[in-house]
Amino acid sequence: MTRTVAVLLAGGTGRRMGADVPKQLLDVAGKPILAHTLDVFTAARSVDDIVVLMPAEHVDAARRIIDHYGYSVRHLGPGGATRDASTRAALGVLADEDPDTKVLIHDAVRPLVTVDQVDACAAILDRFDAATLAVPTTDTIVGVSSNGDVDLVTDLPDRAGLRRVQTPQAFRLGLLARCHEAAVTDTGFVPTDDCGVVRRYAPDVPIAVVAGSDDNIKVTHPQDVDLADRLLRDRTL
Ligand SMILES: Nc1ccn([C@@H]2O[C@H](COP(=O)(O)OP(=O)(O)OP(=O)(O)O)[C@@H](O)[C@H]2O)c(=O)n1
Ligand SMILES: C[C@](O)(CO)[C@H](O)COP(=O)(O)O
Repeated sequence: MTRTVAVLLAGGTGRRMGADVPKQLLDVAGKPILAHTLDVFTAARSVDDIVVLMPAEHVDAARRIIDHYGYSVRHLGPGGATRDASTRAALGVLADEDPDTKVLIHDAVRPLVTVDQVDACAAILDRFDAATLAVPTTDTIVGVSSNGDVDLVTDLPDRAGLRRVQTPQAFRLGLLARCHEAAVTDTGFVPTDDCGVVRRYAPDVPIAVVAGSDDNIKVTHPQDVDLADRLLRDRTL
């Protein structure tokens, strides 16, 4: 039976949040954001193992959270200096696994992901080797280019064909590892997500879209904390 490993990327420092600790450690709706996210992945029937990456100096804090709530975590360790380096740290942990293993890469600071979304991302890998959660955009999106002190609109893509990408992103382990291995020496390439890495190094591999939700916010800026608090208090797993 193919196993499914969830990778919770929590290796960031939360520069945009500007808090004293990385935002994944902030208490929101009664417990740390990391704990809310672990609740979801612990409840998801499709998930066999959980891997958590933290900034090296905050691994102990995450260990205390995991022990306090009694989560079963296969590996907790340091991530990397960038998001993609943290993904690669996880891939190092999984180096001896079957290449068919399903890997769900998730921003630990998206605590409002649902169990059904996690399970749907794992399930779609029975039909595709790569997938991402995404939502339609209700705003019009434009392309711009800089014209000195002001940006000018240069492109108006049809928004029916656009999606806002969320996580989890789901991949067969062999595919993801191969693409990240190629990306590591590509110094000019700064990926913002793992789908970007796969798209660049395996452009022929279709990436399926799984329906996300507007509630699945990435807690990024200080104003996101109140919204996350409200949404987390209202949710049932
Ligand atoms: N070196 C890094 C950088 C980011 N992440 C994780 O990737 C997700 C991306 O969210 P983001 O908002 O970019 O997190 P930060 O990098 O912490 O935020 P900022 O960019 O504001 O510093 C987060 O769960 C974050 O912890 C990671 O695992 N390792
Ligand atoms: C992975 C991601 O959450 C998809 O929307 C996003 O690209 C992360 O961006 P960030 O700037 O690293 O927060």
